[in-house]
Amino acid sequence: SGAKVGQTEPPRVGLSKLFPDGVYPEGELQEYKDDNIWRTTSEEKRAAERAAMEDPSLTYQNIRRAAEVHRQVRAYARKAIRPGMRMMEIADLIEDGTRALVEESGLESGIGFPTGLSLNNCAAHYTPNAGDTIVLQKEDVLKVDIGVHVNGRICDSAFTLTFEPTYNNLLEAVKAATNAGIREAGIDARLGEIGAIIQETMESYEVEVGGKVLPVKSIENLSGHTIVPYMIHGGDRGKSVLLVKNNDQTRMEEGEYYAIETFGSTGRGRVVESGDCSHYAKIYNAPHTPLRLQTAKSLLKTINKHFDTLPFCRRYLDRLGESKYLLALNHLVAQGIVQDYPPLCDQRGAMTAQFEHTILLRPTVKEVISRGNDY
Ligand SMILES: O=S(=O)(c1cccs1)N(Cc1ccc(F)cc1)Cc1ncn[nH]1
Ligand SMILES: [Mn+2]
Ligand SMILES: [Mn+2]
Ligand SMILES: [Mn+2]
Repeated sequence: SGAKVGQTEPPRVGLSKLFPDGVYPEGELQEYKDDNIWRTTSEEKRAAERAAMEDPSLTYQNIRRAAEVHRQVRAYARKAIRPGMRMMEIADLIEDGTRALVEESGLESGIGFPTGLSLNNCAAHYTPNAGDTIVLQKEDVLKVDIGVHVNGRICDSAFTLTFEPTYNNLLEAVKAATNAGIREAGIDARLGEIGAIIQETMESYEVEVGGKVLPVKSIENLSGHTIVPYMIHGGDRGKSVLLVKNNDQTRMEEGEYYAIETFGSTGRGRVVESGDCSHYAKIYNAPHTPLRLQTAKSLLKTINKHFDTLPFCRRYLDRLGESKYLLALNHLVAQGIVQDYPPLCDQRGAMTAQFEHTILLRPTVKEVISRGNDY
């Protein structure tokens, strides 16, 4: 029928039903600045872009489909996440939506990486493991970091949720810093220059908590990063975008995908690995050392089959029927075959916030692919 099929609540209608022609919404466009302004009207660059549009592997439709799934899932998450919910419930709520809308299918489309749900002084890489009984509190500052991929093109975007106004200025600082970083990004932009702009924006804010005025600090050992198919941090040739002033003269290049993410903190402005690990990913050019531990060999087979180099978490192994895998998993980490990504936390009592978007440096224009009307 010609009837317009709409999204349900909770979201369960696959996007190919909402976009039958396979054309997904373009993100926010920002023209390149200064000595790259010529790209906006360059015939040569327009031709390069048309070629990229048509190339099935490069096609922009994959990443735009992932971004539209991201927008629809996060819109529901922002409405449905409430204090009193267990972290496990929140993770399932988001991941059930993602799997349904992206129409999960093996390694062709699915969750891009474990749903980050880091709380308070923890900034990144926390998601509940089985048995986690943590309940969201109304004073909490929750970073929701959602990954969606289509044919390995990963949309990596995150926002921060609060349920009372205490840390509003912290969230404003981080949102402003991320948008400043996105504006500064572009073909030929130097990574060190972007870091300086991010830090300058972030640290022009302060937060008043319990009568004390706290400066907002850029977290100096977290960063934005390049994204390549099936590899969330661009593999061993990946580039990082620091959040503080630095002298990295490396430049951004045409055709690169970046996750531009910033983190602000009322604490030290530095994170350390803390708590049980949940996030893991097979290392790209991992050594093919012969594994003698049978359980490690069979776990690696499961990882290769279901994740390849996409990050995964223990809950994803549980749902595949793996059990008693911890020794094997730790063995794969010790052998340098799998990388562990433990939660990254600032000091106790600190509060951290995050905003993140995925951008694409097209030949003629910068596209903020994951931009929505929410952030
Ligand atoms: O901190 S990172 O490891 C990194 C930053 C620069 C080079 S590698 N990381 C990549 C990542 C690692 C594991 C995941 F499960 C998902 C992503 C950034 C990030 N985490 C969440 N969103 N974005
Ligand atoms: Mn992220
Ligand atoms: Mn990221
Ligand atoms: Mn480690």
